[in-house]
Amino acid sequence: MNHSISLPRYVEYGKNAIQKLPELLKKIGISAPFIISDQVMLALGFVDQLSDVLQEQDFGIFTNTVPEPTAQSIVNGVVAFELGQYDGIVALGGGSVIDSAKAIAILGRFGGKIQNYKFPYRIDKPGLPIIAIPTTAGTGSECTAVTIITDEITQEKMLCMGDGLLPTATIIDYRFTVTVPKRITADTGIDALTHAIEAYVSKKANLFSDQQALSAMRLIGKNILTVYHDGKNETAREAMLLAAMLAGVAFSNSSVALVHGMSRPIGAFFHVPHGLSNAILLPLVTEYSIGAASERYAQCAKAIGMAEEKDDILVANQKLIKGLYQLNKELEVPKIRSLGIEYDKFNQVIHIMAEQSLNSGSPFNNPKVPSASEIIEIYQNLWV
Ligand SMILES: NC(=O)c1ccc[n+]([C@@H]2O[C@H](COP(=O)([O-])OP(=O)(O)OC[C@H]3O[C@@H](n4cnc5c(N)ncnc54)[C@H](O)[C@@H]3O)[C@@H](O)[C@H]2O)c1
Ligand SMILES: [Fe+2]
Repeated sequence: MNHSISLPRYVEYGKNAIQKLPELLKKIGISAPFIISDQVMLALGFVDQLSDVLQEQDFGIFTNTVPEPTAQSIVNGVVAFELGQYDGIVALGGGSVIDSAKAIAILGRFGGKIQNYKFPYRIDKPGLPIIAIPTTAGTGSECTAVTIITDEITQEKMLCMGDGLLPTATIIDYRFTVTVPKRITADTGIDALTHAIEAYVSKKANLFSDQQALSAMRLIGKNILTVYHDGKNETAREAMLLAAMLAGVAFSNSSVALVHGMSRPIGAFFHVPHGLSNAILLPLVTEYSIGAASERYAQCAKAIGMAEEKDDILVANQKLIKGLYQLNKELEVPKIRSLGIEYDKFNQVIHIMAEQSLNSGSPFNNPKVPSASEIIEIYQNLWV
């Protein structure tokens, strides 16, 4: 079977790789970049660092993106973009900033509303060229053909997909991730781990995506607790940023599955950050799915370091489930009831969440494809 592999054209990697930005702009042919970032990056002085690197270059700037971006925040970005004559985008921030940049790049070039582009529509034609500079080690959005935007009217996290969303270049400079607070370090780390596991057990997994997924799991298994307890550890930060990127490449060339399918509606209705809703779901969904791909899950357990090479499949599966619950404990992942979500409200929308989850397509890539009532049961088990 053939696979069309999609990757950014340029990857600049390493400490101070940001210095390569002017060269990248020249190579790609961007003469008037529009910088997209957020208020946190501005306050941390990262936006100033970027302008220092750009020196005399003229550029526009938009720092009003929001975490877990909404359709309205994208409209605001497009309005700012249209005030100038920009021919490319530099995105500096976490997954939310990079996803915002991808949506603005499409609407800035082709017009329309982001709602018109949601799955199953495929965005094949590239918008404006993007140089993505991630500052969290999580989404891998810098290397994925995906953007996720919330429609605040229908309360849906819309999944938009297609090679036209792939950034032209990315700069992987781990120095930007050293300031990520503890909670966000844990949540984004689990997001990357979930990408790697889901890419590996997905029905769309292939030899190419397997390599990225396994490498990502090895790096995350070795480093996630270190970055959580010692955020200043540069070696571990570097490893996690690389792992997040590899996991992004893995799932973008395979797919995510049930965890992501069920996670997005929790984010849309209850504003739980993406990595955190994944973390809450990962052990439960793995328990549900493991029997349908026990050998693959055993390999995951060994790559993460939760099982030993000599363990047989059954033992490795048991260790994976136990290990994922234990990881959540060590990373102090809160239970759903500590997130301020009301049980009654959750139950009121549980059917809509199950429907949104199935409509996103992600559960159909899961080794065990759930029915709507099974999804509802897993959602309910979050409260047990
Ligand atoms: N496109 C994809 O392939 C893909 C994949 C998974 C998730 N997502 C989406 O990405 C978004 C989540 O992105 P995220 O998990 O990276 O979080 P985020 O971008 O929402 O960032 C979380 C918070 O951390 C702050 N932050 C970012 N970098 C920082 C730094 N270096 N120091 C201090 N604070 C920093 C941000 O300003 C924000 O307040 C969600 O909307 C999710 O749905 C996209
Ligand atoms: Fe994710």
